[in-house]
Amino acid sequence: MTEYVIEAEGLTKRFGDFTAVQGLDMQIQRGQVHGFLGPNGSGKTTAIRMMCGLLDISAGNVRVLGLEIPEYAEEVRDQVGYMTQRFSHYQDMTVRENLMFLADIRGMPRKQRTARVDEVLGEYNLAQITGRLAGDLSGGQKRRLSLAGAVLTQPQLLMLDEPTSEVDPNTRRDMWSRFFRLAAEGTSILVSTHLMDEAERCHRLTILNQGEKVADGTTDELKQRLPQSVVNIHGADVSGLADSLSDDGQILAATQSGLSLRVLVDRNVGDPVGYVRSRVGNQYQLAQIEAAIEDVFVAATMDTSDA
Ligand SMILES: Nc1ncnc2c1ncn2[C@@H]1O[C@H](COP(=O)(O)OP(=O)(O)OP(=O)(O)O)[C@@H](O)[C@H]1O
Repeated sequence: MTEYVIEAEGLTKRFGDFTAVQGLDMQIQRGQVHGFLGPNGSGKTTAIRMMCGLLDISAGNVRVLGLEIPEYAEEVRDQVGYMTQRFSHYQDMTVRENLMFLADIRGMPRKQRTARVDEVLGEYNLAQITGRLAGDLSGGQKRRLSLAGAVLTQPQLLMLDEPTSEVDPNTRRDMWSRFFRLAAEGTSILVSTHLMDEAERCHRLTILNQGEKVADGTTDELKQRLPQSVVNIHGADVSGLADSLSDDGQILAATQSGLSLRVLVDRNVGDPVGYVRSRVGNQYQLAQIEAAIEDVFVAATMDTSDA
């Protein structure tokens, strides 16, 4: 068995003149939860669809579970559990019917189907609504059904495209516990997210910006490599400061959170707190704080808009 469940080199996707993913190198280790981050339109879904064997590759190579795409795209599609960003189940079939149908087309032996479907219905908190039409489910219930569908055949590799969008905080926490349980049992998971607390929990992260990889590594590595120091400004009225600080060549970003402002100051500045103090005056409390993945994300994806 290979150590990596996904090995992509120079993975590229062009739609006409537009390049959605450019030269992506990416490796995902077996048994890890690997987070995929990037602003809207940065190419995460496009990359996932190529790695699932669902979208033609314009250039580059990708091996999934040791299988080269496109030669073995069909085998990859059969072996990977893919949870799409958009709901892809049949709206006019019930929750149970959808899962039974999926078990059938996934080639699950008839004898196992009912037991396995019952199992995932229970695990994903769908047992109370097995007879409800998929089209009538709430957003969070649809996400749970999609996730149940992705894990139905117990694939070695899951690719989850924003699995927790629209789910409530308890379900979200529950889903992440499941991801880690699955990973501990040997399942590898690529999961895209816009939520920084989810990103913080991943074993490794890859960050895309405008189709290109701009950072990857463990969360600790990414924080250590951040080319800025983080200074927290606390005070009654920090809202007006963000704009006035943004015209500074040494300050990359200033982001407000409640009564605080997180300021990213170039590492070359020897005394970042003193530097920010010189810009804002004495009426605020200032402290240098540890970098968070949110800071890494902001620094890696500055000056970008939806492509
Ligand atoms: N079939 C297509 N034809 C043309 N452009 C496309 C097509 N599919 C995706 N794109 C474009 O490729 C870019 C990347 O889209 P993609 O959905 O991969 O981004 P994403 O990172 O998943 O975004 P989000 O976080 O909003 O889900 C976008 O600009 C999108 O409009």
